[in-house]
Amino acid sequence: MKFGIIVFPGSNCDRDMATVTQGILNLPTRMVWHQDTDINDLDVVVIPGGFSYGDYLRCGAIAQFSPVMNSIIEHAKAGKYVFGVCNGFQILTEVGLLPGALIRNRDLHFICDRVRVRVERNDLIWTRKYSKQQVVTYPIAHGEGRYFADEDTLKALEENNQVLFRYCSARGEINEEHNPNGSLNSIAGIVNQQGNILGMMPHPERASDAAIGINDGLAMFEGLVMAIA
Ligand SMILES: NC(=O)CC[C@H](N)C(=O)O
Repeated sequence: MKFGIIVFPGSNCDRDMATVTQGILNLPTRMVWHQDTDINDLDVVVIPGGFSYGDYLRCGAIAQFSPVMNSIIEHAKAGKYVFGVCNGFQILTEVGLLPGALIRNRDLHFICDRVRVRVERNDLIWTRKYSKQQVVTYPIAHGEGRYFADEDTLKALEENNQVLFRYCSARGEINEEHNPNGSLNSIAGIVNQQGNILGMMPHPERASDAAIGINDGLAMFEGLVMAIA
């Protein structure tokens, strides 16, 4: 079982991700430069957070045209796993692998904080080690993290249970007070209909080591490994 972490000019969470997959979980992990196109050896493609191409135009707008993206689309269409975090989520929506868009935060500020999110389902490999409706704490660090989609897309997402994480209070309540960036329906992470592609704004890879005081994210990686080991 092998992880591949895509590196764009401007990525900055790629090493954090490798620290978890390789450093903590001891799993084969390869850094993949965005111009490489041969990713056949990979089981899980990770598109990490960062500022690909300096966020010019809008976050993820240029990275979607990198040569590796066609290979990632093929990998995803073959039913293999694709995991986009933060800038990775933005790139996945730009390239059309996930619906909707991430737009400027409600207050137009970059937010760097720890937030609570509620796990909406645990029947997918990503969240199998959590309980349903479990409240976990993850860091966020983004300027364009406000999930937006047109009415029909939002309705379809909800009907198909594609929302995997929502921002919430410590008790799991969903309301605008605990919605840091103004995302529609407090959406923090979604999957495609088949469930093999996940995009999320919070950073579980920065919450996976008790030594830094927060490790709610590790269960995500452990669940993934259990499923495909
Ligand atoms: N941590 C990140 O991936 C940040 C994503 C993007 N650069 C933003 O500010 O929204």
